[in-house]
Amino acid sequence: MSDRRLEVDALTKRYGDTVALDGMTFDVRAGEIFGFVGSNGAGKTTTMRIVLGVLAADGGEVRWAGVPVDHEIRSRIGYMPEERGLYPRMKVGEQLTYLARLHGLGAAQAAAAVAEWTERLGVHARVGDEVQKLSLGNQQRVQLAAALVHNPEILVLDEPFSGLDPVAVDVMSQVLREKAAEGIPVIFSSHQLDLVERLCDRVGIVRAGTMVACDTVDELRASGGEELLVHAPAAPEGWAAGVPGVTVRRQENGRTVLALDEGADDQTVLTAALATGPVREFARRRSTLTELFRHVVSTDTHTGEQQ
Ligand SMILES: Nc1ncnc2c1ncn2[C@@H]1O[C@H](COP(=O)(O)OP(=O)(O)OP(=O)(O)O)[C@@H](O)[C@H]1O
Repeated sequence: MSDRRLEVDALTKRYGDTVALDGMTFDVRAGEIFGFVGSNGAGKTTTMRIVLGVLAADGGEVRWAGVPVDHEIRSRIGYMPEERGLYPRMKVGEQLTYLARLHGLGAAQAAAAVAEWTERLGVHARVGDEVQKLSLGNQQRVQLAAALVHNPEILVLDEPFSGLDPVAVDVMSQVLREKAAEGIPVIFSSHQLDLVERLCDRVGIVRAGTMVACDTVDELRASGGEELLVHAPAAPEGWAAGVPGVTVRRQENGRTVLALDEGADDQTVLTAALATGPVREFARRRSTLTELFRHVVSTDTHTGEQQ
């Protein structure tokens, strides 16, 4: 089989004066879960809409297995739009059956797929109810069933985890893992970075319509360099400002997080911390994805300065 990758290549999109996408480029490989993260308005939804053909790009291209994505390929994508797309007054079962048939499944196949996914996602008891009578979380489960019911080759999910209870998060995570294990590329956007960190093989961080960091969670965390966490409850604000080789990232409730320059001596930091009073905790560690995200999205595009 040819190279089964979804390639998003140099997409550009403007809305009037607003630049929504500015050369958005990344790829998602078959069997991979790709987390698409970025601040509000960074361009995630716009990218996904273009992948699905709901929106036209001004420039750039989306390819699947080396071929520009067309209507036929799009019909094989399972999509969960941000604005959701279910008909509120239609019954859950009828709606899912309709969507499955629309994608070419026969009646028996469609019925089996609807039964499978409603069962799996815990909404089987609600197939006879109108969508609008379901709680938001259950509507979301139905929305995921709608994305899966036609056995898609690619999954593109816009904030599938928002508003889900922890049990539903686990079910959704498990389904995405299984789909990836079947060899499907799975891309989802989320602001829940702990979840992204746990679930994704690779993560892309978007800022102002551009991909600014894209790698495995481990590599991204390593790229953030090493940090020192110092818990010195009596330390005054700015105690570490003059310590050589460190940059203060945060100071909160007596806890200071410092970035260490290459070759900087952490013992100098410890001495400075002890000079302020007791030190309860002193640890070297790598940044979490959340910290790295904050750092990356708050760095000015043109100057590289922190905003
Ligand atoms: N229909 C539209 N008309 C005008 N501007 C738009 C429209 N849709 C999106 N934008 C703008 O394009 C930019 C990218 O928006 P987009 O919805 O893609 O971001 P996002 O990363 O999905 O954000 P969020 O995390 O808040 O969902 C923003 O500046 C947004 O205001």
